Amino acid sequence: MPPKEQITSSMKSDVFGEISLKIEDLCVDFLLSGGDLRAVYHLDFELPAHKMTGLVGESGSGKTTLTSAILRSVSTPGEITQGKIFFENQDVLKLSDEKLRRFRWNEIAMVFQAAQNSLNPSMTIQEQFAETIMAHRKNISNKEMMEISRKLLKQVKLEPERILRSYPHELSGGMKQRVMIAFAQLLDPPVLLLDEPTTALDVITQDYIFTLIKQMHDQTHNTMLLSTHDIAIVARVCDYMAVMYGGRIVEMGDIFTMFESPLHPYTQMLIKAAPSLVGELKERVAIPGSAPDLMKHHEGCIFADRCPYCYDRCQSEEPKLKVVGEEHLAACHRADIGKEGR
Ligand SMILES: Nc1ncnc2c1ncn2[C@@H]1O[C@H](COP(=O)(O)OP(=O)(O)OP(=O)(O)O)[C@@H](O)[C@H]1O
Ligand code: NI
Repeated sequence: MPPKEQITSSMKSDVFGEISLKIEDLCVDFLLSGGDLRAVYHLDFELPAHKMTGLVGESGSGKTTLTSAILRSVSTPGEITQGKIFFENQDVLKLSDEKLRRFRWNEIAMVFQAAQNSLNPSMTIQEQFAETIMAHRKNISNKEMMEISRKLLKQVKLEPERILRSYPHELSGGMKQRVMIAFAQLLDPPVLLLDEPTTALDVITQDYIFTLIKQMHDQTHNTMLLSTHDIAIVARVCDYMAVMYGGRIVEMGDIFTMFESPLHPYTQMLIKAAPSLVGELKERVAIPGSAPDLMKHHEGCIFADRCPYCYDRCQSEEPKLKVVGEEHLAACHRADIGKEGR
């Protein structure tokens, strides 16, 4: 088999340059007894290669559904009902089961919310590492396998000898989550999806883990998609930020632009509401209103009923995600204000 560099053919985007994933018109529906809930709505998205992209949005905005759709592992009763997901110019949604199995872990790995609970309680960490590596790389020697495991555990600042001998119950929550982050990189995948990798951990441990993830990225330069509620973390560690609302990406751009001149009112509100970005507690502004009902059909802009700038066009016409500046996309009719003479 040729080395990975030779078989990797990256894709190009007009907006973000080299990209690792390109998603077109993706819909994910949960088929529920009361009707269909569209958790991801005709979504277009490009993931910049070799960069860290933060995916933010309120609870229920669709971060987990989007992330798991990339690996075709949406939880039941969810279904990908429309769209394309390109990785190296191949549509992931068309891969055979055999190719899909190789694609997961080898090409794209995921660390999900509370991933630590997926460790097998009756096996040592070493046995679990070995099982996963050997399932994908038949000819690997024991020595090579141990070297990889040690290196990855060191990267997440865990003491390899002790950890490899341990059973999951002998480790703290933060340690287990770091083991999972090391685990995801066992097969050296070029893309890593991290869905709220620190939920359920205390704030100091969360902060420490994000620092480790950032250090890891600085060494490997792999592509990362990091979904989190914590916009301040994104400001600190990411190169790009994408904002989700009601199953849509409503704004995306490089981190500097997103925080200096966010265009979408929802992004502006998220930044104002962030506890650690706004110094004074009294300056924090909670976002009024509640998340949209995804079972309902929305005429116009999905954010219209919470938007302080809503005007007639927003009620009738859905804004499309479009280029509003260099490496900057937004789905808001305000982008046209000025051009229209308003
Ligand atoms: N298994 C499921 N069954 C029914 N509805 C679901 C299921 N999983 C997700 N949903 C719905 O899909 C929408 C998106 O949920 P999702 O978990 O992707 O959001 P999220 O942004 O990851 O939220 P959080 O920040 O709370 O993790 C929500 O309306 C949610 O209720
Ligand atoms: Ni989630």
